[in-house]
Amino acid sequence: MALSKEERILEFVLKNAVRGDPDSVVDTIDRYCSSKEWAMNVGNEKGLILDKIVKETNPSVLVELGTYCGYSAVRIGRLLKPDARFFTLEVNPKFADVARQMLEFAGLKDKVQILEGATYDIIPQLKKKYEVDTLDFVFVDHWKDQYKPDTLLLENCNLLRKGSVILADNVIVPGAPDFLKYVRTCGKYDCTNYLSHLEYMNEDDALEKAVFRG
Ligand SMILES: Cc1cc(-c2n[nH]c(CCNC(=O)c3cc(-c4ccc(F)cc4)cc(O)c3O)n2)ccn1
Ligand SMILES: [Mg+2]
Repeated sequence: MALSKEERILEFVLKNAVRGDPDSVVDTIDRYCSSKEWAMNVGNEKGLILDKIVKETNPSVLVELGTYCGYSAVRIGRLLKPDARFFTLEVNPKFADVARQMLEFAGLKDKVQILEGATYDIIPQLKKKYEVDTLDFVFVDHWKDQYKPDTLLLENCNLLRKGSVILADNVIVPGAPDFLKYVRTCGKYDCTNYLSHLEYMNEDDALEKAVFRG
């Protein structure tokens, strides 16, 4: 059976990156996806904005919605303090398998927990099953029509507290208009837009930061 694009990315990393070096894994994925095959990683331009916001937040408990190949899980995981708890949610078993190997190669296996399943099934389990109280940081990068319902679910599961940071990718392309309208007009968030470009392309895209007012 031929390799999937995600498996080709992983193979390129296993061959060309340095085991245990998250920065080399990130750079190697970016090199592959900018020169050989486009893929929906957050990429380096938006990735540098993500890095800055993660460093400013210095989160202890965080969740990522949409793991894909694990690019942003490696990017975020490499910045976390030793006792941080980081869950990344992935519904596609093939993506989860590639991401598991990517994180292991990067040396972040014990820092990042991949939870397989749909966000709407897992988010309600975070408190009891995964012993989460509230979340310091949420990176939203999954199905764009799920951004708003899952934000509401995070609120209703009491997983957000005053100052919880939600950072959403792709609010221009592919876009998440209902999410953007909600966080900007519901009165519960302080929002900031970070204009950038779609990964590996010249097309405009942006990240939206929404800080929960509590
Ligand atoms: C737990 C759970 C997890 C998921 C889940 N896991 N992984 C994903 C991937 C989602 N990401 C995207 O679709 C996406 C698309 C584009 C894009 C595509 C084509 C274009 F032409 C232009 C831009 C760019 C991006 O940056 C994206 O992130 N969803 C889904 C549900 N539940
Ligand atoms: Mg994205």
